[in-house]
Amino acid sequence: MTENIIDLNQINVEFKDGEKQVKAVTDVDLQVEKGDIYGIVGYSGAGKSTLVRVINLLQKPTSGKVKVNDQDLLALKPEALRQARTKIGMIFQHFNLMKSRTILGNVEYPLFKTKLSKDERLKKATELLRLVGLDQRKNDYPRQLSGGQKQRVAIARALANDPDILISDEATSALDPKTTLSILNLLKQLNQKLGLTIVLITHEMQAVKEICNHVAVMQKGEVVERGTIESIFSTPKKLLTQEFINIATNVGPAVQKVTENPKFQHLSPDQQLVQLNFIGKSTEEPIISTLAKQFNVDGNILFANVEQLHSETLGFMILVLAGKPTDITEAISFLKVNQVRVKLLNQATESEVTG
Ligand SMILES: Nc1ncnc2c1ncn2[C@@H]1O[C@H](COP(=O)(O)OP(=O)(O)OP(=O)(O)O)[C@@H](O)[C@H]1O
Repeated sequence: MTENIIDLNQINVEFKDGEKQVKAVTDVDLQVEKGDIYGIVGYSGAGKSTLVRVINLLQKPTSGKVKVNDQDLLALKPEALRQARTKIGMIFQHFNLMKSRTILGNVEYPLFKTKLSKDERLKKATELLRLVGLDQRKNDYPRQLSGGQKQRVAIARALANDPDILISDEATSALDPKTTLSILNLLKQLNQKLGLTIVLITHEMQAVKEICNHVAVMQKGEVVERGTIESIFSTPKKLLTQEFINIATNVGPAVQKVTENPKFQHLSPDQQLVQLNFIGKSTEEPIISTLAKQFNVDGNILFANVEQLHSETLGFMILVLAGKPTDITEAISFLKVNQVRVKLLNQATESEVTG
């Protein structure tokens, strides 16, 4: 049986903004299993930060239940809540390191509240810096480090109290793509090595795709869609989710480029511009050659991308099908039977044939 380390129930958060009442989070349930990496994705203002701040009660909900590590956080006395919070680490976009302390001093800082001796504190801080690959730089100051290195220090500091949960609030948003990937890989390693449960907030589905097992999509304070990473990527239901996935897989820009190209705007009746999404087994089938052999329909590939997500392979393709209109219709039906989602592009309204 799986165990939920985080169990948020019917969470509502309202703010008073002058005369106005702002609903930042509305009726959200969130269950995260121990050892999971759970992504929460949404555009700015969707309520992601407010929701995760409820997990450690940095933000008290207006209503709802907050259970973390089997404890009802809202029922805890201040000292017990302080203890419970030490088991929930947090990292942010802007690192929040102390400029006047060395990086060893930064990582040592949260340990002042423990019973450890100075030697023990320094030993532990050094070990944590080794874990994030920065023990050689321990006497440097934050200003001497790159953004990625500063985030590594922040991660080491967040791990000082041996937390069970790490919340990452847009921690890679200020980093370049290569550094982002190295930080995400570090989080993945920590998840595997320490059994750390990670909640990753981001506006980039790309980051979610790299390391998350589950994802929730937020819009206007609500979770509008959620599921395993494979199910969300293969069969996104909401337009917003499709938009995030199209960006993460480069399909969105490719569709835009192709459909804006005059060459593909006035195709003959013997041609059809389509977007195909392949899932699982269908990515291994020689589908395009089957269309030619069995239906006399040629496929001219304009864009293709294959994504490996844990156990699942997903393929994305844009192509022009060429053949007799009746053959094209039959070919599309064949694709449908073979679990390929087909979207007709360049029609008055883009239409989804299958899925
Ligand atoms: N302390 C506050 N007082 C008033 N309104 C707030 C407060 N904190 C957040 N809000 C509002 O709540 C909504 C959700 O904000 P939140 O920061 O949780 O969104 P987000 O998805 O994390 O976006 P971002 O990535 O921009 O932080 C926004 O409309 C925001 O303006």
